Amino acid sequence: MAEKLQALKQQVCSSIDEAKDKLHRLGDAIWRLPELAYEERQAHDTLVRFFTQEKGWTVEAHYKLETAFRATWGPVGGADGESVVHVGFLCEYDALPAIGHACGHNLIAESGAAAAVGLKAALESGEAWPVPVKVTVLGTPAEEDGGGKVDLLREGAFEDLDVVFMAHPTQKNATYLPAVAVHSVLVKYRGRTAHASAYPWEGVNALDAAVMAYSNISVLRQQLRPEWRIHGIIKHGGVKPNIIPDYSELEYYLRTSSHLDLPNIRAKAEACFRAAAMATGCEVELLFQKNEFYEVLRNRTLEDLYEENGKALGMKFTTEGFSGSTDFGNVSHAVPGIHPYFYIGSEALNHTAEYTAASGADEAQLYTRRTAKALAMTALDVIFSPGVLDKVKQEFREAKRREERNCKSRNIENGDQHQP
Ligand SMILES: NCCCC(=O)N[C@@H](CCCN)C(=O)O
Repeated sequence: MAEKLQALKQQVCSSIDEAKDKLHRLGDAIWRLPELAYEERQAHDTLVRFFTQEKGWTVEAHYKLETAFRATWGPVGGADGESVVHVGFLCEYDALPAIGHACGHNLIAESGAAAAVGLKAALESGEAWPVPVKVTVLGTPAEEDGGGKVDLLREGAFEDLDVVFMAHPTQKNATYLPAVAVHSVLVKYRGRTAHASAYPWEGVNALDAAVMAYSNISVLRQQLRPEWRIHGIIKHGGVKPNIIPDYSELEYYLRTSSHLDLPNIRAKAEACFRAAAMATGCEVELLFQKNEFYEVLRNRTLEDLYEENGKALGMKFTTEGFSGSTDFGNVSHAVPGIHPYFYIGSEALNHTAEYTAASGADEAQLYTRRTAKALAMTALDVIFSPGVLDKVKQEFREAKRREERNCKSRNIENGDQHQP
């Protein structure tokens, strides 16, 4: 069995390399037309067309969301009565305002598609295998803003998957980097205009409220846990210096190491926003994003297999680096999975114009294909190595039980303490 698995892994690699031109065209088409969260219509169409043109995939466009899709192959093979092993690969393809694909989501889409195509080709090339296998590619929009994976989870899109894989471009290869929970909020202040020189006392200043809110949050930071973050911008602060602003708007991201702490940081931030309204006489409206993102629930069994496969392909791994948030975190609390990071040939930092250039550069292609190979090889380990899938699921169950215990102890804690 070990020799067969090794042969299949080699087949994955050669299949992905054989497909390199069409995979490059796929990723490049997405990179050239950056689209924002929930507006990724061209990227959706490009990916749907790609899988429609590939033989054997059942493709569902506009899958539960306008710009989501699902492509499935199988179940194929295996003996009657054996339960299906269903692996999923996720594609992201939303860009950032003004700076395009500065987080390399075009390469997330390309690597997810490449891994799925490579796995299918390997399975089709070899002899029969012991268990029926199903491969699903899920196009999951709006990671940067809104959280398409959370919407898809709510709609049951992940229900019958055994494991999920995706990978995210950054400065180094890492099987895991701390991804924290996040919830975003839009804050709107409404006051009253007046001539700022002739009779300022008649105005109610919404910009003052925004500035006070910003300052309240800035001092709150001293009392936050070191791994928590609150950061934001003033999106609107007035139109003319001699018109007291009657409207201001801020957007904030609230981040905690566990999603169980989001209610705590939300309450602290809300107190800051409401205090600014009270002090200025403004009305305040708080609009929390419909989806909060969870921290990633790790699966070290999958991480270790991915690292072993990556090292066999020449990857060097780090444990240092990038700590943002991702809606993959919510997925990892529902299905065992990994969200590793990969080097793309550039030291540029994510969310910069330099990274936009790097994610569209030819040099990124070799690293993207290598990552896709490692993802598909890890899927083969899950399918063919006896006991691996059971170990993955056992670890997931234990992590969920720990989380339930944490949740109960926090509820007891919060019940006893005065809410902030
Ligand atoms: N997955 C790596 C981080 C990608 C990223 O930058 N995500 C955003 C998500 C913001 C959600 N409101 C982030 O700022 O962490």
